[in-house]
Amino acid sequence: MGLAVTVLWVVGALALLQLLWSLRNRRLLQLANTLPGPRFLPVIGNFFSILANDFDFIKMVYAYRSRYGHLYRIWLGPACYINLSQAKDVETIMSSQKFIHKSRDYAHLHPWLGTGLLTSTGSKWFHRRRIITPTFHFRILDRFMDSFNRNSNLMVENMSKEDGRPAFDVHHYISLCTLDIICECAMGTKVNAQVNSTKQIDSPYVKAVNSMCWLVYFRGIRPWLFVDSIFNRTAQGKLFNSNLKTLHAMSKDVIRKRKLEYVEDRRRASAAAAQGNGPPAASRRAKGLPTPPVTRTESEVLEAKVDAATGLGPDEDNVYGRKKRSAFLDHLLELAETENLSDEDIREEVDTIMFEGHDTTAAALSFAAYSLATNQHVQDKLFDEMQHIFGDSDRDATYQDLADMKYLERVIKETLRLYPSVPMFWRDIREEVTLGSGFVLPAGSTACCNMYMLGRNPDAFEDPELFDPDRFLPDRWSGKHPFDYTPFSAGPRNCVGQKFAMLEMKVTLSKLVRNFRLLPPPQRFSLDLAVEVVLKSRSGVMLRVEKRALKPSKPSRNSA
Ligand code: HEM
Repeated sequence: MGLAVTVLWVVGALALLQLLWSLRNRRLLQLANTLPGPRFLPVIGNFFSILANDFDFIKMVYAYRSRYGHLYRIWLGPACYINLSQAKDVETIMSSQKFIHKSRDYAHLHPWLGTGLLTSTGSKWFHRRRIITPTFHFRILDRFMDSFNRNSNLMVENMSKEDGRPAFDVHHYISLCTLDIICECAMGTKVNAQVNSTKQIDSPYVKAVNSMCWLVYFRGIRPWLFVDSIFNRTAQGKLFNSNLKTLHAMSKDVIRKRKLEYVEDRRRASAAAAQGNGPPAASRRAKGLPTPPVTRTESEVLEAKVDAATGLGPDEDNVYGRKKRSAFLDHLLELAETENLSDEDIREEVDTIMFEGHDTTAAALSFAAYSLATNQHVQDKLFDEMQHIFGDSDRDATYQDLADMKYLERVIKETLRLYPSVPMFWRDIREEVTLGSGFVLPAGSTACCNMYMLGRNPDAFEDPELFDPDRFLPDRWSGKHPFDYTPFSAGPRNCVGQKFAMLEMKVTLSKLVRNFRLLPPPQRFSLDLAVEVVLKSRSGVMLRVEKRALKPSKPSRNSA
């Protein structure tokens, strides 16, 4: 009897809450009901549909697309998510200055990334964007070629142990390499992840990042775990907190090391300047020290070189173009006083860039390697391009080489179409908006920009599941909607690291293909894709390698 009364009270209270909520959100409900989507229950929304799809987002988005088309809504408790996966709809959101607010889903990343550039909104985001954009500006990028080449060489050396052996997870080697690269280039500090890790003992940082991505996804679709006091008591909550310690220990260590070096560098520079023999421009640049202003023509030549090497057009936002530039962490340390940045502010940006800067490129490179292993004709064509540029030499790549890697560029684009590193992102809709397709998004809903399904839109891409880099040939591409392909997002919240990423991926993937024939795993293997902030394969990215013979060359100077 007692239990029955309690249950009645709980049901009654929930019904009352639901009624009050419905009255307050009448317009949201009214507009949401005009959108296609599955039937839903009061309070729990479409939770059972998620359950029926084994919490598997990829499975769910295919099923929903075939049932409801490119745009549909689902309810997670009282939260209304609207999936957008065609160009004219994502364009309305991405290109607008109004819809720059990240949704509440990013709150699960706050304990780790704070409210850094990726997760912040409003005036804080604008301030950080102004500070950080110049640190990945084209004039900075040419200093990083040496690091890209050196670390890719180390990756090739480590992976050579797999020559002729059974299938292995290529993501292991690649993620260590991209972590070394981002720490060197953005943080000015070596973490030697490739030297210190083995196949058996992965880098604790990389391991913690992978685990965190899974935990954020796990928590994000279980609304009862949104409550910290419940989540912290679960096994997943405990793992989350232990990962946090590992991740923050690493970022704090990176900052501490760089701060010491930075103070020492400044002391040496002012001593040298006092003696009238300051370092020449090139070595000042290499140390991240301010250099004399370059002329406009020099700057234009360099910008054209970077545009050609990345295959991406001029920066969308050159508003910050005339600011003094130095590499990421040095820049933050320099600005700490004038821009009022606390240690915690610096920490959250370092965590953001360490994560976004290594995990996204590691995912893209791993899926590119897998796509080449499973599409030998594409790999042969790519290898021909490499032979044409490098012959049998093992010399490092220059800017000019990267500009000549046109087929590789298409391979990377095709990889990001099928396997976008950031497969979905979410924006708060704070005011009603009519989309390109004519549907109206209600205020109070969340727009889910689904890059994964955008790239697999059969109305935009013929035979969308086929890996065909030549679909990016200019004559085949012409006439497409500019938002049919936006793996780096677009508009005010686009990816700050896209040019850095393209250069890094071109150097690394070209090394891989020049040094190995990539082969598919012999047993039946398939990728088990998961939307875990960054696109991951839960079954790993398995392949085999066979070493190719290259002629050693003299060490290159890595200049273009
Ligand atoms: C294949 C590589 C990459 C892909 C596909 C990619 C994709 C994206 C996408 C789609 C967004 C928008 C996310 C959203 O709105 O929630 C984004 C934002 C961002 N990316 Fe990347 N990214 C890549 C590499 C990088 C690298 C190498 C860095 C840093 C060096 C970086 C730093 C960032 C940051 C800081 C943001 C947030 C920008 C803002 O909100 O103002 N990304 N990226």
